[in-house]
Amino acid sequence: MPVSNAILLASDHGAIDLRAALRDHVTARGLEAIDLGTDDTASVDYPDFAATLAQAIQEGRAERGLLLCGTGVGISIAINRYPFIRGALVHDVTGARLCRQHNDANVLVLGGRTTGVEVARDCVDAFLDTAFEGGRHARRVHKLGAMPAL
Ligand SMILES: O=C(CO)[C@H](O)[C@H](O)[C@H](O)COP(=O)(O)O
Repeated sequence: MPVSNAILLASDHGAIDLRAALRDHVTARGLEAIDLGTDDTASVDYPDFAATLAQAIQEGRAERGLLLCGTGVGISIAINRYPFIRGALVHDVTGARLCRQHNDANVLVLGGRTTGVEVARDCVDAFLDTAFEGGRHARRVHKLGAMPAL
C-alpha cells in the first residue's frame, strides 16, 4: 500500500463540482487532498492539468491521483502519455476495483459530466481500498512500463 496518505486531484472546467465533492470525500477519509486546480469555471485545456498532476507524482508529492475532465476521455489519453502513470478511466465500482487489482493503476480518471457524485465516491473508495494482486498481473504491468518502440 502507498507510503503517503496524500491524494492529488486535478481537473479541467468540465469537472469542477465533482472534483470538489471528491476533495471533500478524501479529506473526510482522513487523507490529505492536494488540489492542483483548475480553480474556476473558465475554459482550460485538459492536457495541462494532466501534465501538472504527472509532475506532482514525479516529484513525490503523492503516489496516487484523481483526475477528471468532462468525460474523462481526453485527460485519460493525456495522463497515459507518461510512462510512470497507469491511469484508468472508470464508470463503475467494478472498474475502479479491477484497475487496482489487475493494473496497479495509480491515477483514477472520472468524468464530471458522465458520472454522478455517489458513484464517483464509491469508485474513489474502491480505488483507495483495493490492493494490486500481483502474480500474472505483475508480468503484464511490467510490460506496460517497457512497451516496445515501433
Ligand atoms: O476531453 C474531453 C472529452 O473527451 C473532456 O470532456 C473535456 O472536458 C471537454 O472536451 C471540454 O469541452 P468544452 O466544450 O470545452 O467544455
